[in-house]
Amino acid sequence: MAAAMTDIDAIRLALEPIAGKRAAAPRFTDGRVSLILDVTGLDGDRRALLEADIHRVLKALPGVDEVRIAQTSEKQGRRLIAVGSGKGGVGKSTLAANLAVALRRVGRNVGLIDADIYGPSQPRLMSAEGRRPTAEGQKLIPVQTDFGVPMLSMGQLLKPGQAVAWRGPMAGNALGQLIDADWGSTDLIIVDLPPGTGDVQLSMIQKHKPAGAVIISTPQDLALIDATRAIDLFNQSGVPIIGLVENMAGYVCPHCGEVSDPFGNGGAEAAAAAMGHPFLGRVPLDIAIRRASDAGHPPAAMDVAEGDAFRAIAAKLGDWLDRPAA
Ligand SMILES: Nc1ncnc2c1ncn2[C@@H]1O[C@H](COP(=O)(O)OP(=O)(O)OP(=O)(O)O)[C@@H](O)[C@H]1O
Repeated sequence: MAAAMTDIDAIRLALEPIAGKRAAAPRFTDGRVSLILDVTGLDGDRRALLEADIHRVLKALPGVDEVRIAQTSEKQGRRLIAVGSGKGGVGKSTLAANLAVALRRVGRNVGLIDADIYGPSQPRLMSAEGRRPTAEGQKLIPVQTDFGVPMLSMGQLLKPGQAVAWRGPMAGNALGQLIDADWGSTDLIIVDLPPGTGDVQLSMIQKHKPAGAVIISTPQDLALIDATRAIDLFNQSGVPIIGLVENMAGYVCPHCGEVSDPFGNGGAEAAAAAMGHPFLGRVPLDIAIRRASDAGHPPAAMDVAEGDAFRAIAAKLGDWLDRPAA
């Protein structure tokens, strides 16, 4: 009698909030549920957690005695996500570091490439200054960071003061070395591009075809005009724009907590809407973000309020990565 209370629809309904489209072909016979679970893009811990959740929820249904899960994983190539901006100083490197850290915290096998030849800042942001990549044969081995995100930076290949001498092919070759490194099981790499639309961007688009691009801008008009150029470059090359991020919008007063808008607010969201691209979120101008970043502690790595905006944007990026293929 109890078994009759649970049918395949009840099982589908129970699976939906925990596994969504990952659970396929559920069957229910003689008290046994079997299903196929697509674990593409999840690391071992997240796979185990998801499986445990499914077991727990289904076993709680009346009449379910046994749950059998067959895991499948689509063999996907390593995906590159470009983080770009129209001009410098808008917080691109800060966003790239925090996206990588936030995605790692939710169990993704994510790495970070600092392709900003003009001002490589990831070693400082990720507390990895002085760590040099080793090489095996022709391949570089990324350095490990304290946040579980392996990393390679142009800064690790350059001698101090060398950056400005790099042009076209040299910059492109250096980027190739970073991308073709021995990334092991890392299947997602966030690439912090130099600002603007120069040689490194072209090489990235032509040779290494990113899966998508996130564009960051401040709310000021000028920055947005520049950002539009960066967006156009990706658009024309068929690289999907995952969305726009507005940084330094709303200043959080460190004394009273009041929020003011020194650079205006909402410009990037309006620009995203006008261009038909998603808006991924807004990061306030907050001295706590600068202090933590300068100290090599990405806010998204800590359970602090200033990490919230980055985590929310990373969650949207995660949704984009998990979307069913078009
Ligand atoms: N939301 C924010 N609140 C406060 N400070 C911020 C914020 N975002 C970035 N910063 C600070 O602004 C400075 C520039 O940020 P960042 O290096 O990330 O910019 P960028 O666009 O990568 O610049 P560049 O093109 O020079 O590499 C850094 O000191 C950083 O800590």
